[in-house]
Amino acid sequence: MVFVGCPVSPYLTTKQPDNLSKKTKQPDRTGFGDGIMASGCGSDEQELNLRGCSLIRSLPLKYLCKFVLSPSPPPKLRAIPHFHSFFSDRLLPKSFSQRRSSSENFHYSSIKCRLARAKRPPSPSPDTLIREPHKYFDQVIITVRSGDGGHGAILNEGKDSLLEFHKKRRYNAKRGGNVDAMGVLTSQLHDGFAAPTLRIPVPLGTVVKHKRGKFLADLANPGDEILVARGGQGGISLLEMPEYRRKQIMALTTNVMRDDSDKVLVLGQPGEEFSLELILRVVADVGLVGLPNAGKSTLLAAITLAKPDIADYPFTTLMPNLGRLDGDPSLGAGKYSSEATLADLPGLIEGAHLGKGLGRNFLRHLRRTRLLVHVVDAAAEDPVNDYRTVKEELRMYNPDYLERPSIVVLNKIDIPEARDRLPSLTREIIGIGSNGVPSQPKTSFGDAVQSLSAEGELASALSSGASDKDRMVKEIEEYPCPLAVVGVSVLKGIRIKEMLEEIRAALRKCQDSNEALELTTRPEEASRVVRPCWHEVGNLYSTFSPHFQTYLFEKSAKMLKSAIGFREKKQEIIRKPSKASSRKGCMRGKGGPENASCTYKGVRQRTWGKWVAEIREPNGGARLWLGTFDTSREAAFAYDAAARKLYGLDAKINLPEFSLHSSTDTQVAHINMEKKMQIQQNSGASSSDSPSSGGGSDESVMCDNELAISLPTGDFESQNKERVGDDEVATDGIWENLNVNLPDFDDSSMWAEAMATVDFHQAVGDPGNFAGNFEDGKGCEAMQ
Ligand SMILES: Nc1nc2c(ncn2[C@@H]2O[C@H](COP(=O)(O)OP(=O)(O)OP(=O)(O)O)[C@@H](O)[C@H]2O)c(=O)[nH]1
Ligand SMILES: [Mg+2]
Repeated sequence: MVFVGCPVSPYLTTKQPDNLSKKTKQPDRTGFGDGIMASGCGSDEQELNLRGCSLIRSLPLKYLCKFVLSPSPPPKLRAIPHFHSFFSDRLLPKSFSQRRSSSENFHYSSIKCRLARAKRPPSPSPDTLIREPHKYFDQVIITVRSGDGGHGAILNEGKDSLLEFHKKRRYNAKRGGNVDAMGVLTSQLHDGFAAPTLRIPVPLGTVVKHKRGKFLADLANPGDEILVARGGQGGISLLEMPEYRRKQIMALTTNVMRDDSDKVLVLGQPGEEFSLELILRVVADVGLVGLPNAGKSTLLAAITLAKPDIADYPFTTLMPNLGRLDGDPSLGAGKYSSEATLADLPGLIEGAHLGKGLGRNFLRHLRRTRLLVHVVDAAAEDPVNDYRTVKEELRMYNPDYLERPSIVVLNKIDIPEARDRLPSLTREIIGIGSNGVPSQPKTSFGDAVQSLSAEGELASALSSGASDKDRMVKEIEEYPCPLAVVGVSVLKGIRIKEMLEEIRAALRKCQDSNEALELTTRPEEASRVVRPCWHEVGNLYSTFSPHFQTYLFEKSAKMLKSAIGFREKKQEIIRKPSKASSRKGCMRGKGGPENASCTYKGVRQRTWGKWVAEIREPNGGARLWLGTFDTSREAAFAYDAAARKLYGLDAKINLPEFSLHSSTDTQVAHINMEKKMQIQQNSGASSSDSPSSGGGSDESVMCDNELAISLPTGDFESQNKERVGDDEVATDGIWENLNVNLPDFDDSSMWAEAMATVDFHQAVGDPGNFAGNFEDGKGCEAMQ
């Protein structure tokens, strides 16, 4: 038997599938060339889709049996060269070939063999494709994927401690996005992406302060938040602009940089960084206080769902535990609920108010409570004394604590000794404290103040007039006695119900009394939203329409001005022409008393009398600070020396008689001489006797003089090639190269003076002023 097929596709012979397994019912077309169709005749006609030699070899035998052999192959097949050997040797399974060769009786019969419709040859694989960029610029296939949905979670209640902040102490918000110069052109193009706000969750009741400084907020209510660090002002995108406008912008901020193509970039401003002090004062209605081991945590666990650590040793509790007390079910729905939050505090010991046993840290948490529950170990050696100790510590820390309503829980009455002395203990404890009408506080001098009958009057007197000292002299007995004393065993569950009733009743009683509750403020800032806006500006190229460029420029300039605190001025004022005739520009009449009469270029007097010198680099470059001097002449010399270096022999200088042909050394010597003469004049005739001043040696002169200027001898400009438009950077470079021994640059004072003396509003609209507010109206470059 012979199966007939025709490998018409070149692909069929060159790319045979090698992974076709029995499991493959429908072979993947990939990798296969189109095959041929072979049909048997008559009723057994069967079409087989042959897809390659391997496929043929793997076909089951039953298909191959459906063809009737005939003595000779049909004419069509006969036309195929080596037909017989091809199909028998190459396509048929070996077993068939062998069988054929072993039998001479093979015939070809009624075989229709038609070539399948030859399909298009497959397109070349992507690997073989030589990409020509110009052919693909307008067509591409990309894959996009939307973000997965976030997982839900089982949420815990809010944080109740600041512990985690000890592990992680630094929190950095993300940086704003740069403006993408190649981004899609929109009106918001120059804004970049604002970084997401970093929100740091803290427990309710956290007080936020600057480290050793300003109080910021008391986050006492759910949802409170405070803006602690403002995001840096985003950079501003500037387009190509006229030279004079660029000067305006650059004069407004030193944070301007020029790139290679001379576009101007305004950088984003840095964000703020602060060290914050977070102090947690738990927000609780009821504070459980007592000596260590009294059973405070056991009580909390007994009446709430809290699970505090309980153990038979002191200081088991080191951090406050909070628990929620259910409302009173007997009151019914819709009525006043006595739900409350209970805070189980660490045990207090004698000296706690001084910090002993971290007592002050624990006492702090009572500030927001409105009811105190004293837990006393009734089985202890002297329970009454224990009670007094705790009260004393409260009084010493904050006497107001003793003014608050309180309940005494005599615990551990399951122990027989405790149970036996319960009545006497109750009597004694009730006796400690005034019953209803508080006694009058004594002054620090021991005098009794005017009698006050009502509790409210006393409280207001205390809060308004009486000092802490006055209140401190009150004895413990003079503070209100407890509202109730209850004997319980929280461990065994004895009289728990009675205790709860007393606590709820006390809560109701003090519900409206906010005297003991510290009122918390919610600053305006709390509602503010952090808007990080650090952008670094990309370069916007001039592919934009002129109209849009103008729009962007106007908007950018506006943003820039508002960012650095300039008020918009009326248009007519901004456009006020500069007075070119004014020698001092906008500095005229300002500065020190002799400033107006000083005619030296680049020299001005500060309000406090010192003289300063500055010079502008050629071609409207940065202004270089030359130092502070005692006299205008010294400043003029400094200016001349710098001018010589910057502008060469043609420089206009203040004192040509000294520096036209003289070297720098000559100038220095002259300054030294002048200074020396001044010292001599000041010190009078006696100075002539002084060996240091009278000797006249060069060495002594140099020692006296701190203003020696030594300018570099090399090419000044080439040494400052790295300047990128930032005045400060450029100035630093200059100073390194100048090797100048001058007084320290008083940055703050200079800016303070600048603020007081420079009319920026005028200068904003006046490029001339900016170019030369220190020089002639037309600036230094014009002068040269
Ligand atoms: N017999 C008896 N033991 C109690 C009772 N209440 C508490 N205790 C035990 O007293 C010990 C101290 O209990 P805590 O609840 O840890 O006491 P605490 O006041 O929280 O102690 P500190 O956290 O150290 O301040 C534990 O061994 C409790 O089992 C009680 O009603 N009866
Ligand atoms: Mg405890």
